[in-house]
Amino acid sequence: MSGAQRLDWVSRPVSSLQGDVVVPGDKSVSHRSMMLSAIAEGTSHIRGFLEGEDTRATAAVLSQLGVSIEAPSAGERIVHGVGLHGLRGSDKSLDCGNAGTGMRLLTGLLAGQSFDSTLIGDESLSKRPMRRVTDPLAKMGAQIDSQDGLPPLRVRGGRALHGIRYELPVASAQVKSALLLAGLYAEGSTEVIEPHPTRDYTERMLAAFGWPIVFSPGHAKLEGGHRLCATDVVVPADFSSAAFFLVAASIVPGSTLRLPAVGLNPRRTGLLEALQLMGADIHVENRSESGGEAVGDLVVRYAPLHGIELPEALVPDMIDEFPALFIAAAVAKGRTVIRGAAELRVKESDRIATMAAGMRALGVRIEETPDGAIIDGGSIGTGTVESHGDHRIAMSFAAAGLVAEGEVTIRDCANVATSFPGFLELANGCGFALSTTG
Ligand SMILES: O=C(O)C1=C[C@@H](OP(=O)(O)O)[C@@H](O)[C@H](O)C1
Ligand SMILES: C=C(OP(=O)(O)O)C(=O)O
Repeated sequence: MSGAQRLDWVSRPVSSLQGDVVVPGDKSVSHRSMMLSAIAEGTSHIRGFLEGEDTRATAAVLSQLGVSIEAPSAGERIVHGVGLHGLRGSDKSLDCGNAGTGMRLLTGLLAGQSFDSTLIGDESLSKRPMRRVTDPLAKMGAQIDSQDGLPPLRVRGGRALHGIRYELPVASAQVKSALLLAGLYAEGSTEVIEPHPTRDYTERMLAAFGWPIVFSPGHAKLEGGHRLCATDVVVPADFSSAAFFLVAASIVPGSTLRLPAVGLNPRRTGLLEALQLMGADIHVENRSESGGEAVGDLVVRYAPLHGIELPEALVPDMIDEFPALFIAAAVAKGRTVIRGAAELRVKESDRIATMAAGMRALGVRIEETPDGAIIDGGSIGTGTVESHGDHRIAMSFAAAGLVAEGEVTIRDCANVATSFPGFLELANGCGFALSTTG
């Protein structure tokens, strides 16, 4: 995967950002659309599929398991579903690349198959905790072997699964989704209760594919023994990718950007609220619905930001947007306090530590806490930061460079292709001064 190849970026200060920025398809929706189409009966047409390494890895795993997938054009997939019991085992390992979502959801899906599978990932994914899915799946009757709860995961087939009622210890859409996917193959009902509601794409998409499911924020319940019927999926633009541009235009004086047709599922838009609390000028135009999801154009104009105490209730709704928020806080007047975000420590990198180290290297005053950070806004200096191969860290520091005192060099940016292929070109198209080195 891209992590093997070293790529550094240099981001330079600019005078303003202008224009329309069309960000690629949503990563969460793309993973799920591929998985459900694969085990549905009939042919599903996916439009807006994210051409990122994470979601392509999921598609590659499913073709390895015998699903025929056509890619007539970029962002388009025609998936010939094999039905709930039509996947075929593979002798080779199934490579999820950098994708926590891919590995955790596929673990749930594969726990109900008749064959054994081995799921592997890249260096970063191989360090991410999997007991959060393997423990509850074991309660459902699955057998998944690993060393110390880390990938590779050996998922044993031929187990009779039974439904459980599970209260998630940590808010996680990935864990919830893994259990619901295993629940398709289980006898009886599978019920998931979350401490805070998380993104509900799995629930909504299961319903769209015709599986009876009851769900409300923080709760989902389904029974095994039904069938999925192929359907067409339109993937909205990814709010998490839009996030870098929301922050960038908010901090560069004189900027105005329009981000058309971005997915606005309320479980994803916490950053919008957080930035508005900080004084950002962002509004939504042309609200509509696409593929059952709320979408709208985001219009963002520069506005002076001030620090806030981030309401903890927003954390799950912006779990991937913290690196971007940290940059907004570094520029804002006064102090920003972030709490209740310990999950950031087990993402593609430890995002609290990685952001704190990078911001300190640029002269920003930041204190790390176990579950967040305290950031005293002011100016951003010049220097070199390590992204630790974490796509969201790399793109966040690219935004920081726009208002830095000089150049910001960002090391190890190849993994941006996991979630946002074409970021560099899109960013430069609206006024970033971002170049590659090496
Ligand atoms: O379900 C999903 O698609 C995702 C859930 C979140 O992870 P957690 O479930 O670990 O919070 C998020 O960080 C990830 O990028 C995508
Ligand atoms: C955490 C992320 O993804 P994943 O868990 O799928 O690797 C992310 O995209 O920020």
